[in-house]
Amino acid sequence: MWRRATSLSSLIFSSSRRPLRDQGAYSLKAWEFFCAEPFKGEGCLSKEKNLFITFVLGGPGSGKGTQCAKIVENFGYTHLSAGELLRQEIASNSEDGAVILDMIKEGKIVPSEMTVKLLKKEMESCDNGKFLIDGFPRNEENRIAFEQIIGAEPNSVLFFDCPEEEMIKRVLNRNEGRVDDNIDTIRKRLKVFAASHYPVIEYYSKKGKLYKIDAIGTEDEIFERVRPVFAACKGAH
Ligand SMILES: Nc1ncnc2c1ncn2[C@@H]1O[C@H](COP(=O)(O)OP(=O)(O)OP(=O)(O)O)[C@@H](O)[C@H]1O
Ligand SMILES: Nc1ccn([C@@H]2O[C@H](COP(=O)(O)O)[C@@H](O)[C@H]2O)c(=O)n1
Ligand SMILES: [Mg+2]
Repeated sequence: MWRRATSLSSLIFSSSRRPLRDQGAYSLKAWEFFCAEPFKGEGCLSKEKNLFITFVLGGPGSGKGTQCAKIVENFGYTHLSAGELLRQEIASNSEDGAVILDMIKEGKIVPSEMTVKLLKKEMESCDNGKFLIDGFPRNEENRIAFEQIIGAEPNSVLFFDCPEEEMIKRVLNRNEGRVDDNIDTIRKRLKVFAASHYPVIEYYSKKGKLYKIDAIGTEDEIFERVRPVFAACKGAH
């Protein structure tokens, strides 16, 4: 159903096993998004610096963090993982941290003001204006809060499309000691993801900003599907 609603760009890009020479129309579209003038609102972050923002979406274990590390290495973006910022807030023993821990254990989405506040702080303190925002927005509330508080929209949105069984396998093998990497919480996270991500994907698809990436394959194979999105505009900003 939702495949029919995806943008032309995501349809082109979702056929990621196609040779790159067939992706000319896609590359042109990527150029347009990345080179577009960033949104400028009154009194907001985007007023102070040129922002080039990519949201990186996908279910738990779909490989967002892994691919973000490769994008940073190759294209000089600053990686902000919403989940990681929330975990740092827990580690700081703040009042918010206690609330956040309870929600993460249950696989719930933390109130948007808390998450956007953390993202804003990082964005303000960073000289680089090129941001990969990983695991955000998780739902429409996140999306709208970002627009209102940061005063900017993403230039593009990557969506890592991965089957549930593969996501479960990857998360259970991750071994990073996360409180939410256990089968009960993973099932809750998958339910929340299934219930809340679609409107966000649909929103950016309609705006022609969505790039759907097939997340099955080796890490390097997947990065070769991601690379052209960023390569199209390398050096332009
Ligand atoms: N293409 C891949 N094939 C197999 N394993 C992978 C692949 N990509 C990432 N992994 C592994 O799967 C696990 C989950 O990957 P990663 O942490 O990047 O996912 P994520 O989307 O950021 O998940 P989360 O939303 O839970 O933070 C990691 O252990 C990672 O090393
Ligand atoms: N926008 C977000 C992002 C994350 N969370 C919470 O953190 C958990 C872990 O996130 P990862 O991206 O690292 O998987 C997630 O399950 C949520 O509980 C959030 O609330 N809002
Ligand atoms: Mg991650």
